[in-house]
Amino acid sequence: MLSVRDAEATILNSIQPLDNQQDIEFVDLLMANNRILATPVTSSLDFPHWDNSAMDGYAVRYADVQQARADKPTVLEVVEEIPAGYQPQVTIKPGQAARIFTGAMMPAGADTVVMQEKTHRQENRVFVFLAPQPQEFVRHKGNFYQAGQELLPAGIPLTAAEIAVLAAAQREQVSVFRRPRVAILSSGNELVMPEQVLKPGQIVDSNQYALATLVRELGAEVLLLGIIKDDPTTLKEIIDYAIANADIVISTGGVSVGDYDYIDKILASLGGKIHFRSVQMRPGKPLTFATFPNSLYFGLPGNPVSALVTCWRFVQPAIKKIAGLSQGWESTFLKVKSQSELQSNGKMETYIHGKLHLVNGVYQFHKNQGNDSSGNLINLAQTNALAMLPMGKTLVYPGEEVFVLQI
Ligand SMILES: Nc1nc2c(c(=O)[nH]1)N[C@H]1C(S)=C(S)[C@@H](COP(=O)(O)OP(=O)(O)OC[C@H]3O[C@@H](n4cnc5c(N)ncnc54)[C@H](O)[C@@H]3O)O[C@H]1N2
Ligand code: MOO
Ligand SMILES: [Mg+2]
Repeated sequence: MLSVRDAEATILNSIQPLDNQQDIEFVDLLMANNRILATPVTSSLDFPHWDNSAMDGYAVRYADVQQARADKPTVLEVVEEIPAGYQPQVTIKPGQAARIFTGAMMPAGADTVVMQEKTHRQENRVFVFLAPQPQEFVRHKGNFYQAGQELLPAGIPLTAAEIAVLAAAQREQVSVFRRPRVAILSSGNELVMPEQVLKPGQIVDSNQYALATLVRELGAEVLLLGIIKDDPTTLKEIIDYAIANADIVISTGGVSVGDYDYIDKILASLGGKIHFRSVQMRPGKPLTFATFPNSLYFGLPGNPVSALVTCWRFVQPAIKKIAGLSQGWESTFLKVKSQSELQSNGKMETYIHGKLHLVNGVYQFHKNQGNDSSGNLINLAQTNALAMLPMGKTLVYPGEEVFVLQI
């Protein structure tokens, strides 16, 4: 049986990310939130676009004011007023200054700004009480960014800061990777939709809801294929359709050793390359991963906790990688103190669902209180982290440090 680490490596190594030529679309800037940039962005503008003032005050020639002191102020003639958005008309000559405001263009001749608080104004004269540093409070053209250099690299998610940068670079639209398409299906004769009256033996297909929600949160497009009976012919037809229409297919159920567990055989009969059928992990031991020429297949276990935990651990990084992110797709673990006692049989890498709390700025992990059977969906609610006990580790004492996967 494969270790979790090897299973993760197998999955990530078999992923061909979306193509930066074919798999792109152009979206308006305000619709680009959380999309992934497909093409590096450059700008033909310098930032700042021109020398400008960082303060409300006076634009001066440094040479004029370098001797200024509180008891011996320098007096300058104010020859122009320059608000932001105005192009200065006058060149500042020795003995002169311009009234200037934050963000306004520096006038020719001036090289330094004296902040208002260090001056006193009397009609067209300004008294400067303190010698500034040379070039103080001037934001120089091109100091933040020079035209033609890379402004944003491809493969990054677009959030508020990047979208502001794109707006400043006058991009109305941006080229992003299309959303990966993820097909989701649930297999099982016992499954019904939430609105149906339950007959004996039936349960609601909650996995479909869990997975669709998680996949959408990850920015992918969901193709919901619904509930499929444990009938090999129907299952094969639907899976064939799914692999032809999605980048990733996720099914739940039917991957263990029961008489109605058909998924692996169907994948093989459709020509899929089955990389593994189980992982040394609890929950989630029965887990099938297969590849087809244009899609990946995750056969997740049916138990609701196992389905979500394996999706967090394996499908989440796969979606991030396929989506075009240039880095940061792997699962990341934080080392935190566990407040609960955590147990494992030591034979499998064990994932225990719970919550990370911030206490005085430090994270603590608390195991969820209820029964932690992999069939108990109810105890999953409000989970935001999974504590991981490596193989061989049977007990974590309260107060002991543990690695936690933040989800
Ligand atoms: N003899 C063995 N039996 C089982 C083993 C084993 O190693 N040997 N492994 C157990 C483990 S661990 C798991 S996990 C499950 C995996 O089973 P399957 O993936 O084949 O899933 P099913 O048999 O179809 O269902 C299992 C369980 O989950 C419920 N389920 C299924 N689909 C959904 C859904 N969409 N929404 C909510 N709940 C669902 C289903 O009713 C079953 O209770 O196998 C163990 N058995
Ligand atoms: O591993 Mo199963 O996935 O424990 O219930
Ligand atoms: Mg089964």
